[in-house]
Amino acid sequence: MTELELRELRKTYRARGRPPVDAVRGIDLTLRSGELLGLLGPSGCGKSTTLRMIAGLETVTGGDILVGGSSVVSRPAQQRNIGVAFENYALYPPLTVAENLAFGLKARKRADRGDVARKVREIADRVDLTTILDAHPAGLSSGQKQRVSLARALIREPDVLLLDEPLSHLDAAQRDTTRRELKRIQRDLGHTTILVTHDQEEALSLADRIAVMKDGMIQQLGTPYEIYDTPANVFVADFVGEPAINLLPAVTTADGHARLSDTARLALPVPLAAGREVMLGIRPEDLSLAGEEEGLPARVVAHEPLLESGIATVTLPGVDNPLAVLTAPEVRLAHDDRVHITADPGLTHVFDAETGDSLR
Ligand SMILES: Nc1ncnc2c1ncn2[C@@H]1O[C@H](COP(=O)(O)OP(=O)(O)OP(=O)(O)O)[C@@H](O)[C@H]1O
Repeated sequence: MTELELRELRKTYRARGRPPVDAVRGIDLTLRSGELLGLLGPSGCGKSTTLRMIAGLETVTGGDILVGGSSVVSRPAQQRNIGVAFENYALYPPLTVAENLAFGLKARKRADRGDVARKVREIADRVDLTTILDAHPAGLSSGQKQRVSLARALIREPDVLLLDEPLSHLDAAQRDTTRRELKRIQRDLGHTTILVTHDQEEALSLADRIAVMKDGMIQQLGTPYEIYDTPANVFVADFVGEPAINLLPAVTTADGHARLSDTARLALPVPLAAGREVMLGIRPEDLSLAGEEEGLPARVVAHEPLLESGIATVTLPGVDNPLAVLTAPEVRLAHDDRVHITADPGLTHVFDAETGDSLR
């Protein structure tokens, strides 16, 4: 069980004739021993670069990486004792599953044959590979390849485990099963783990804490609930949540409201000085259909009735952005229907229009 710490970690890619790329711009992060941290962000935000620097597959431009309190930046990858399960599996096609697993151990040190065989059996049992130990990678399903890749990372008994988009090549059914297995294995073995993903569902369901990244920087670090319930800025609010949060430009009024248009106003969650330009964020599940007296008049553009709930798209008079509203399963709406909607001020987010930072 080991703590992992990143201090002011930076990476600038420099290639002759091309402008430098600041892929990672000063990351500070401490993982508690046994913690599973999800590194979540859109393509190009620097997730893989961070992972590769920790693994020792990429040099660092600045900062430090500490495993169990000791700096590892000057050590080559083989001497870091960090297990990586890659997105593309990186298995050796001519070798069987058992040989792929053993390869990791043998490459590391001259291991005793009996010892290697025992370790292969142990890990195969843990990760449910016993029946396919003699198969070759080409004959395996994506889920099985994923488990072999994970087992190969685990067999070295690493101090830190790095998982690169572990579920991205799996279909929906396999993803659910593998996600549960991954969580169980990580809990049982207690590895300090970073899981890199662009899939919010994967991060929200697996991680103890999530670091949301954008442009090489961490935007917010917190538990899945903190990230979802109190997003630090517009980017995090918009990136996490499905269907996405409704974002509405507004101007604050003297009586504690935000004006969306000449006729549409919503109560603010916090007192703010009048005349301030803000961005309101309201999740579709925090909007509801209401009676005529209480709500804002709206017009239905479309309604998707789903099994457990529906999603109505509505417009408010004078407001450009359409709003998504989660509806109860029994609700039936048609294009052009007139409805009224309300928002609970306690669940409304308010951000500075210019910086995007939360004002709560
Ligand atoms: N070897 C490289 N040389 C130059 N630029 C690179 C190199 N590798 C990555 N980059 C750039 O660094 C930035 C971060 O890339 P990185 O792959 O770390 O992001 P990512 O969040 O993992 O994205 P993805 O999910 O698409 O892999 C991007 O702008 C990318 O184009």
